[in-house]
Amino acid sequence: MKYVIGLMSGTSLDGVDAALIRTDGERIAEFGVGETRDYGKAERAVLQAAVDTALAWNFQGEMPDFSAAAAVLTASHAELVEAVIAEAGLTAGQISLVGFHGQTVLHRAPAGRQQGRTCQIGDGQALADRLGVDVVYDFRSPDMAGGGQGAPLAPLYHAALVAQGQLELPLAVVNLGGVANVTWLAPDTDPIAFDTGPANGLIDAWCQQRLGTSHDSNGELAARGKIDPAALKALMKHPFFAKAPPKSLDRWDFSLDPVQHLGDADGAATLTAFTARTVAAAIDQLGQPGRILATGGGRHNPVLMRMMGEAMGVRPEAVERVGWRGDLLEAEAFAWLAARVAAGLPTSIPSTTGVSRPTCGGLIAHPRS
Ligand SMILES: Nc1ncnc2c1ncn2[C@@H]1O[C@H](COP(=O)(O)OP(=O)(O)OP(=O)(O)O)[C@@H](O)[C@H]1O
Ligand SMILES: CC(=O)N[C@H]1[C@@H]2OC[C@@H](O2)[C@@H](O)[C@@H]1O[C@H](C)C(=O)O
Repeated sequence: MKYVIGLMSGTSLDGVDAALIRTDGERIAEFGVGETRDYGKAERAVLQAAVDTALAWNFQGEMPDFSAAAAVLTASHAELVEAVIAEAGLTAGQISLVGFHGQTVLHRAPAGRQQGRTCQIGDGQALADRLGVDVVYDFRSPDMAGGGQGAPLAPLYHAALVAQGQLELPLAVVNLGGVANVTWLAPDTDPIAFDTGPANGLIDAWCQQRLGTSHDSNGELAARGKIDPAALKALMKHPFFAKAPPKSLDRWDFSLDPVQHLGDADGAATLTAFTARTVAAAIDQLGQPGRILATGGGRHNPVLMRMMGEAMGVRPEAVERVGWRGDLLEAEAFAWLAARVAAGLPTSIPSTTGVSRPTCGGLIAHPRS
């Protein structure tokens, strides 16, 4: 069992999470120190500018130069890893691997026979050099090269946690980040996973646009509003929902246009209902779970959790109820996935991403002395 640190900077651009675990890429022997480092205003602006540049590029023509943003991102990740190592009372020499997801700035799912493309910025080699530790990065490209969606990748980690905890099946894990994704676990079948639609991404954009705040803290704005049925219907018309899984999303695939005519609170209520109903519709396609576990920042939003319960007929429970760490789960996942890459084990399978065969994804950067 090795000490591995996983790093995740999610689509919300709110910060980077790091988690230390001890694992062989199969079992998790220890859940160690976890830390979050929020991005400062300047860092967030640099990352948002990289996302805007990527959206304008859209994989057409020459790749823009993301090196300045990648350097900022890599430095913030390195600082956090150093803090985690110190807090754990370890030295860098005791860490076998770092799993470095990077920042997704653009994601285009496969369309028909056309392979998908995804872009995570971050400099794996520079991180390995600075830390003196092997770094696994670029987790999504091999899956896409094999015809997969490149996402979601946390589902095999969810399955490992559920197996290790001997939790009763069927069970669904819903990740409520910028985008929402579900992992469906039932007896005697492979895990099924896909993105279900926006989670907090549109709500965050709405709050930024209307109030200049980063998110709807505790759903307070949505709680004061009324769901607008016509706007909700318009949101649900997006062609993504008619597609069968496997499927994945870019954080910016949806627009606020259908709610622009609404007041602040009604817009927030409608967008929150949109997330709740699209998660519920996805789970409904899969079966009736005994339990729905919610992870990611959206589980802190009581209005979203209530609306999900109403839409699904089963109240979602925060993953803390089964002893998992909802703010660190994705970082832990990328630590575990890094250990799998080092061991040559699959990080995605056909039922989680649509990849043609179980695939081990990621590149390993060794420190240059
Ligand atoms: N107390 C809260 N009330 C309401 N929403 C919250 C609260 N805390 C966090 N959130 C929401 O959670 C979001 C962050 O969630 P998380 O860190 O899981 O996203 P991410 O990892 O960036 O996304 P992804 O999983 O899509 O990559 C915030 O942007 C905010 O919308
Ligand atoms: C391309 C990309 O970065 N996708 C993220 C995003 O955020 C949530 C959802 O969309 C999921 O598909 C994925 O992240 C998680 C960590 C995953 O791969 O499991």
